[in-house]
This record gives sequence, C-alpha cells and structure tokens, in this order.
Amino acid sequence: TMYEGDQEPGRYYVGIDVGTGSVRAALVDQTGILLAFAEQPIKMWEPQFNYHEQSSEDIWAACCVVTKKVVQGINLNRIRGLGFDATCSLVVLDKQFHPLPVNREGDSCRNIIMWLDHRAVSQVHRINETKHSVLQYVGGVMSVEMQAPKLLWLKENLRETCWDKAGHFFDLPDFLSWKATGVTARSLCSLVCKWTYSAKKGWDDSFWKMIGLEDIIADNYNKIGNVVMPPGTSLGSGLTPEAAKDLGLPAGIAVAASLIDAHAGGLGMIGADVKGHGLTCEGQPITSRLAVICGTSSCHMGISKDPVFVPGVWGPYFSAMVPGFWLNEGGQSVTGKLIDHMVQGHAAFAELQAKATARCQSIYAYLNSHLDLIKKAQPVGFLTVDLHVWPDFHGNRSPLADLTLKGMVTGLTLSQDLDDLAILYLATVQAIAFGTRFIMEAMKAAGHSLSTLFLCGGLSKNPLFVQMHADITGVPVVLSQEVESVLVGAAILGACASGDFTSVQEAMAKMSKVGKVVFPRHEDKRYYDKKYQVFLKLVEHQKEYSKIMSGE
Ligand SMILES: Nc1ncnc2c1ncn2[C@@H]1O[C@H](COP(=O)(O)OP(=O)(O)O)[C@@H](O)[C@H]1O
Ligand SMILES: O=C(CO)[C@H](O)[C@H](O)COP(=O)(O)O
Repeated sequence: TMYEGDQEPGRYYVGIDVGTGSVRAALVDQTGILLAFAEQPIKMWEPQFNYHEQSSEDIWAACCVVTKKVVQGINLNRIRGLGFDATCSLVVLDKQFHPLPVNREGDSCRNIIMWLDHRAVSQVHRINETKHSVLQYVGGVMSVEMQAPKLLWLKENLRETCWDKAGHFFDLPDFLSWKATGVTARSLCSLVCKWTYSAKKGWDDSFWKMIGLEDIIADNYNKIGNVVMPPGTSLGSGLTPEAAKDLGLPAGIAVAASLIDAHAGGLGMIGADVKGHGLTCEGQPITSRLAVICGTSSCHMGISKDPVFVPGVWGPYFSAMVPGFWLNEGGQSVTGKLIDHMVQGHAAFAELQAKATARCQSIYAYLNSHLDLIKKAQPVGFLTVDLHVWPDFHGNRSPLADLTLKGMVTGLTLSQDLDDLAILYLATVQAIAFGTRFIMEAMKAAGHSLSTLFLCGGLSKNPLFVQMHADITGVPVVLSQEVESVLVGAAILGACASGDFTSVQEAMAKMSKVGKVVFPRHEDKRYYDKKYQVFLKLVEHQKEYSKIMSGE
C-alpha cells in the first residue's frame, strides 16, 4: 500500500460509469480530484438493424476489472463509498436473478435491450395514441428509447421465452446497485425518467392497464420496483462480501442508489463555483446553467424550481437529478456515434487513420489540424458555407420527438479526399451544435432562462466540438477541471451514501470544479445565424418530401 494507516490523507470514493461503449471507474477524493482512472470496452450486439443488445454479466465483469485497477496500491480502509451510473438500458432477469434472452435466438448472454434500440416502434406508437396523462411528464410524446415500449415488445414477441419467465426488469443503473448490495430498490432517477413513475404520486395503474401491461401491477409492481430511493441514498448494509470480492473493495462500504449516466454528468458539473471566470451565470441562479453530456448521444439537462413543460423535451422530472429541482432533459440520440459513422464511412478513412497513427494523434486531433491547414484566412467554421447536415440519423429525440426523421446532407461533390472528409466531419460537428441550439430555443420558449453551457463526455475532449457549441449557441461553454465529470457524479453519489456530506447539493458544491471556459466568437454570429436558417429548412423540407411520397 502507498500509505500506512492514519498517515494517509483524505477519504476516497469509487465511481463506476457504464457508458454505451465502455465501463470507466475512478478513485476520487473529497475535493472531486480523480486519483486513478481505468477503462474497459464492453460487448455490443446488433443482431439486426435497430436491435442493440448487451450482456449484464459482461458489464459486471468489466466493472470488476476497472475497479480493481483504480484501487491498486491504495489503503482500502480509506474508501468510504461507491456510486454507479449507467446508460438507461433494460436488463432482464428471471425469478432466480439469472439472465434471460431478449432475442429470438434465445441467447441468454444477450439479456439487455440497449437504450438506443429502436425495435419497439409499433409499441410506442400505440402507447402515444392513448394520450395518457403520464405522457405530459415526458415532453408529451414517449420515446421508443424508454422502458414501457420495450416491455410491451417483450410481451408481444417473446412471451414464452422471456416475458412469462421474467422475475425482474431493471434499468441498468439499478441492476448494478442490486448486484453490489443485493437490494432491489430502484433509483428515483431511473423510474421517473424512463418508467413513468411519479416522484409525487408513484405508479399509475391506469397507464399500465391502458397499454396492455396490466400484469406489471401484480405484487405491487414487484418486477419493476416498489421501493424507490433518491440517488445517493445508502442501500441496505452496503457492499456484500461476494460483490466486494468481485470488485476488490472492502465489504460493507456504503453503496449509493444510482443515477443514469447523463444525470451523473449533470451532478458532476452543474453545482461548480463559477466565481472569477467572467461568466454571466455567476450572479444568476443554478437554473441558468445547462449541462450537456456528450458521448455516444448527447443529453441536455436543465433544472427549474417549478415544473416547466417543454413540448418534445423529456420531463419535467421532479428530483431526478438535483434533489428538490425539476429536470428537463433534451437529447440527441446519436452524436459521438454520428461523427464516428460519418468519418468511418468515408472513402478517405483509411488514409486518415494511417496519417493520424503516423503522427501519434487521435483521428479527431488530426482532422482538427487538417481543417486549420485548409481554412486559409477564414475562420474554420466558414468551410461549410455550401455543406449542410441534418443530424437525425437515428430519429429526433428533442425537440421534435419524431423517431421517423432521417439524416440529411446537402452539398456533396465527387471529391473523396481527406479535405472532403474533414469538411464533412466539420459540418457534422456543426449540425450537432445546431441541434443543441434548437433544443435550447425550445427550452427557453417554454420558460427556462439559460445563459451558460457546461459540457462533458467524450466529445468534450474535442476542442472543435466545444468551440462550435459556443459559436453556434452564442453562450460560453464551461468545461470541468476533471474531464470525466460523469465519474465525479458517480463518486458524489458514493460520498453522499457514506454520510461524509449531508446532501447532494453540498457534495456537488465541494466536488465539481470549473476548468476551461470557451467564449463564443461573436464576429462569426451572422454566418452561423444563416446556417441555422438552413438547418431549420432542412427538416421542413424533409417533412415535405414525406408528404409528397405518401401522396397527401
Ligand atoms: N479524444 C477524443 N477526441 C474527440 N472525440 C472523442 C475522443 N474520445 C472520444 N471521442 C468521441 O466521444 C464519443 C464517445 O464518448 P463517451 O463519453 O466515451 O461515450 P459513452 O459514454 O456513450 O460510452 C465517441 O463516439 C467519439 O466520437
Ligand atoms: O438516455 C440517456 C440518458 O437519459 C442517454 O442517452 C443514454 O443513457 C446513453 O448515454 P451515452 O450516450 O452517454 O452512452
């Protein structure tokens, strides 16, 4: 061990973040500094188009690998608490808590329907046709990415092999806290955001009956959860001896009720002290801050004292992120995944990879420097004057809430070289930033007043992505001191569960810190305003095309 007994300063927390593509763990101290970090990829299956599956055993095994790595050489007695966050995928277990297949092949390894799976299209249409009042709390329209349509799909398609045998349906964050503690309590965050649970009124029997899932009500909702805990609450007697052995942590340490990954990112950033950075939000309430978590997808988290109903934006969700505040969650279903799709699908991708490798750079860093080279005297962003992208390659989550929308690119030529790839990449990054602006405008029109963005996630490591968000939204972008803000959020949960902080708010204020601030280049505003006009036209035109083709 590095330290002996009491000589070691501070108390530590372990945060575990299960993203779409990998599991990350961190050892974090009481001031929110990451002392160790580890990452491990996880498996993903796409057995057919729009079907995405994972394995809960594979994910747990990856959690164990990364946790053992981050606590290596540390006095384990200093570790006070553990917190999890994860994507909001659906985990299915039988009555003995063994994995059940969510596929026709009967492969029980694949017992998770991932959040981005769009198999339940017909189910979600029928759910939306009910116009049930719970839909008011998800932006008016339920998303195919939520759990009710997926449950209905399982009932209608895998009745014998899955539905009838199922004992437990977990949101992935709650599966992890169960695995660690043996406690099946669900987090208020997952149930409110993805399962139609109301923080004030609980489950609504009439909804489940109306959509044909009345069987879920049996035994007081035992299969989907009847004990609900605010995120950060300490669960049961903490880490079980078995899980402790798996993770390489001491048995009995506090384990927190979890958060969805985007919400953990929000907690890890939104409460930071912003004094001295020249930000207008310094003199404004915390509700003027919009946290944007940008990974495979992007999530736009805005909070308010009173409920705000934003058509096409999820929520308002009470206490789902910051306790006592309502949350609206805008989102883009694919952002990092879209950039990767565009770049990897281009004819010059192999050349890009070879050149980036030769310079020991990431492909993104290479592309950014290549853009700097070809921009000449102009600002980089002006390279896309005649190339425009509509980014909904996986439907629109917010603010249009229309899963039938598709991606669009206008301005293509026969060019297949690296310049062409770089400019297409730039136009994609810009389209994602215009998507953020579109969501912010919907939120502002409904009553939010937003003056600053707080960005984290894999895409926030990309300076071009950050600058484009500032230029295109016209507001400053704050990055955290720790780029892995989602892990800071998970550690905040562990810290709250350990009792070292009396509230999530206190832990947020002490553990999240401002790093770099990027201001918009106001001189480019006119150009981006014009591109935004084109952006809005693209979707308008797409809708016209559908109308023409359907003969209306
Ligand atoms: N160093 C980097 N520079 C720029 N972009 C990056 C970098 N690393 C990852 N990304 C982008 O971030 C995305 C993944 O973000 P991440 O937060 O790790 O995802 P998730 O939490 O969904 O697993 C990738 O799709 C990629 O586009
Ligand atoms: O729906 C979400 C949050 O409510 C997220 O999009 C989902 O959890 C996936 O996150 P990520 O893109 O970071 O892997």
